[in-house]
Amino acid sequence: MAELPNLRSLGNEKPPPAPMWGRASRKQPRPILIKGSKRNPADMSTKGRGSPAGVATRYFGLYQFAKPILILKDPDLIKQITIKDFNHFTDHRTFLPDTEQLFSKSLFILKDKEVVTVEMKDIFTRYTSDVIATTAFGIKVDSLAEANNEFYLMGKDATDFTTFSKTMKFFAFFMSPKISKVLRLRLFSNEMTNYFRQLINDTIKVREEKAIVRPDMIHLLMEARKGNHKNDEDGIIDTGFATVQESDLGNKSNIRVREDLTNDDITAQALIFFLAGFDGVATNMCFAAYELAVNQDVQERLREEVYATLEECGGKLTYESLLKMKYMDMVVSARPRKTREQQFFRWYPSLSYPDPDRFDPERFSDENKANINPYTYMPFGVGPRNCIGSRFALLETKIVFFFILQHFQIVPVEKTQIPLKISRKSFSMTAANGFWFGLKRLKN
Ligand code: HEM
Repeated sequence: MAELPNLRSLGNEKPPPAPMWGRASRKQPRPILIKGSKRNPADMSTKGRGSPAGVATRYFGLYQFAKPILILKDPDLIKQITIKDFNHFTDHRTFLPDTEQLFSKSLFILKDKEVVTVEMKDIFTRYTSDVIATTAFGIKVDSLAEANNEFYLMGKDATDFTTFSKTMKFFAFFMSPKISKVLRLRLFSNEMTNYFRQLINDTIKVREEKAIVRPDMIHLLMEARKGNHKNDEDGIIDTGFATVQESDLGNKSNIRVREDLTNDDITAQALIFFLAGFDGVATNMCFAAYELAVNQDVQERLREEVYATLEECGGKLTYESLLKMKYMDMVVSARPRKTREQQFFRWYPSLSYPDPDRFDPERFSDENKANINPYTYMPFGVGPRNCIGSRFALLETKIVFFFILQHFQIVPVEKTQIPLKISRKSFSMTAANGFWFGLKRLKN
């Protein structure tokens, strides 16, 4: 027995009129039919429920005193509601008063929470790890479903610079690479490097043996090794304001066949994704989530663009339609200055335009962005040694917010720290008390 749900999910526009149970109803009981029901009338008795003889009902309604109740009869509907559409029918009926304190805490009474509180850094690092797994290492991993999968744990360990020993080693490398070499200091364990090396070796072997082609970085590097790789010179579309133009060095005339590219070289390139694109991209997403949580007007406007884009592309997001989203680009371009990694690389400020701490997507509107001096806005660096992953990082950021905003509202909760406090313990930029937000499921 289920409490009367929103019947739209059953494909029926009108709620069924209800026969009586308990108090007298003013409505006349009428048979309830679902379009296309081809059930054998003999399978389901409708007797005594207000249906004419011989007409099968898949469900019917009644009143339990003032409460409308829906009774399901069709096993397929029961399966649909209890299993497939569980997300819409999560709760048991409430019949114990709140005063029954112990019972009201029991599993039976537990209600689907409107808002779930999540630590977004954990969620985003799992997401960026899965993205690296598929694009750089050529394997499929689901780190949200399999929380302790080896790939994620290895990557997390490799990029965890919160431990004292790693922080000290990092400083040692910075202060004196020569002494670090003499002392044979290493940031990455043998176990970790061997794990990734083995992964790449196995993948390349299987692909060569079975002639598997998968559009990912391993494929591109294997092609480069055969001298088949071509640079994308045509058809490059605008990938967003913040992206940097990769250097031309290595393109065109000076391209050469890299048959000397070893499996270890390929592993090293894949590992770059971990070092540069795992924690950093996730952190960037966390700061963006924070800004969206505390600037609900920006979030709402972005969600409207998400819905409009979905409508435009018939419900299935495409690469081109994602990149056409102007407001999305404005929001992800408006990176808070806190995420200034490149001071670490090159010692110049990444954002030095006026009032850089103010989160203001309007700065990046078509009318305003021309006013930005390019050398005051360098989230991905400048010159030939700029970031090779800017398109990649922005793309995965846009994708994640597209789908989050389609289904959820990001809201501040009790644990959200406003304003955010930056951790002093970690070498890499992160929030002192985590990035806690509420995700409120939208009814769409
Ligand atoms: C939000 C994410 C990211 C930010 C903010 C970022 C930022 C930067 C910055 C500031 C530099 C130094 C540029 C310079 O010295 O002028 C850099 C270099 C680099 N980044 Fe990124 N990056 C991000 C994501 C990625 C990703 C996903 C990859 C993976 C492919 C990546 C790969 C690299 C590499 C390989 C370099 C060194 C390039 C060279 O020395 O030629 N980055 N990045």
